[in-house]
Amino acid sequence: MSTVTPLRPAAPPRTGRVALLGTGVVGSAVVERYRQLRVRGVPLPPFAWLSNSRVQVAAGDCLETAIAQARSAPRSGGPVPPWAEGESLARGDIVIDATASDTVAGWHPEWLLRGIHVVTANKLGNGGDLARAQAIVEAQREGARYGDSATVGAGLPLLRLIRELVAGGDRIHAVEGVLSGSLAWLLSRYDDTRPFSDLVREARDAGYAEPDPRQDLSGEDVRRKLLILARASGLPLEAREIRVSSLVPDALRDAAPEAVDAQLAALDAPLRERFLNAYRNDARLCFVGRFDAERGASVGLRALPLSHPLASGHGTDNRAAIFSDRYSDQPLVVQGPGAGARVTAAALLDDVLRIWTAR
Ligand SMILES: NC(=O)C1=CN([C@@H]2O[C@H](COP(=O)(O)OP(=O)(O)OC[C@H]3O[C@@H](n4cnc5c(N)ncnc54)[C@H](OP(=O)(O)O)[C@@H]3O)[C@@H](O)[C@H]2O)C=CC1
Ligand SMILES: N[C@@H](CC=O)C(=O)O
Repeated sequence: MSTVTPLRPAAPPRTGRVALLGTGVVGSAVVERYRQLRVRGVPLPPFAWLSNSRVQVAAGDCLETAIAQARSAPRSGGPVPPWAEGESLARGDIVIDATASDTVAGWHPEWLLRGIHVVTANKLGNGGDLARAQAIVEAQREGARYGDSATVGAGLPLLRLIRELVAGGDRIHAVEGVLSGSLAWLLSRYDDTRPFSDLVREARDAGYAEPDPRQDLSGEDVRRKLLILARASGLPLEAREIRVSSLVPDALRDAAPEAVDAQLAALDAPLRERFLNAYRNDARLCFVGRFDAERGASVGLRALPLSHPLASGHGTDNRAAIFSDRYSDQPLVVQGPGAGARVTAAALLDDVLRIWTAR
């Protein structure tokens, strides 16, 4: 009997487990999508544990039980997050950051240096402090990978596209776009028949808004996304270099977290006035972020003519135009849903699979 020679050597068994930080809107959707993919037979790294700010729970045989246990854990208020004291991560593991925590983002470079891959929806890794963003780039030289698709456009192929253009030698001149899914949704819904603040509550309950909706309404969330895009384009912008026009009145800005809901009505009168002005001029309100290698960067509300390319999205649509050497007269435009737990969870697990199957 002749022996059969394999055309390719057998792939070494894949190693590495996945761990999840954050069991809120996005973290819960990650668990649900992981379950669906497993039912469909998609090969996935084993789940080690999940954690929120209160408790770390081993995934065990039933992920659904583990997340239910984590979500119902009492608040302890200890100074050290549970995952920092509990079962630790090993080289080759993949940690998913589905928090909005600056403390967790501060760990990104440290994990990468230890050979632990990081996949994140949290924009405070490469969309906050420039030194941290640069440390994340440096740390990847050790071999671990950073999956940040979910941080801009909830996984729309915008960030990836910019990196591919840059890798191909293109120079990015400017990016301009509607980069907030929640604000896109709010401004496409608002027609002065209901108070703007009611819609903000709806956007929060639908999972489009940040844990603190003031991050969206102040333009801070868009500033972070713009920093991520600019840095990926080779422009080492600092947060303070972006001019941001906030929609948040002082009373709401200064409210304690538990008083935010009661203060949302402070948004209503100024927004109504901006809306009516735009309406009278056949314009539509859009919250736009732009960076330009020559002319700087800004974030704020604009009244755009109805025919303007950025004024045509629906629902949570993000719409971004990239101007580069190659796309100088007509920009390259990317459009699609830019917020929501399901698309964000899909982007996170896409990154996990990209990293896990690349080995
Ligand atoms: N919603 C969307 O469309 C998108 C969201 N994102 C990003 O996803 C992230 C998560 O958002 P969302 O799910 O809405 O937020 P939630 O507030 O619903 O959940 C946040 C989770 O993070 C946990 N957490 C906070 N601090 C820590 C810590 N130190 N260690 C471990 N866990 C911690 C919280 O724990 P606890 O439950 O104990 O409070 C909570 O479980 C944000 O960074 C957001 O910007 C990105 C793209 C799109
Ligand atoms: N709050 C964000 C969610 C995605 O990043 C948004 O509104 O776009």
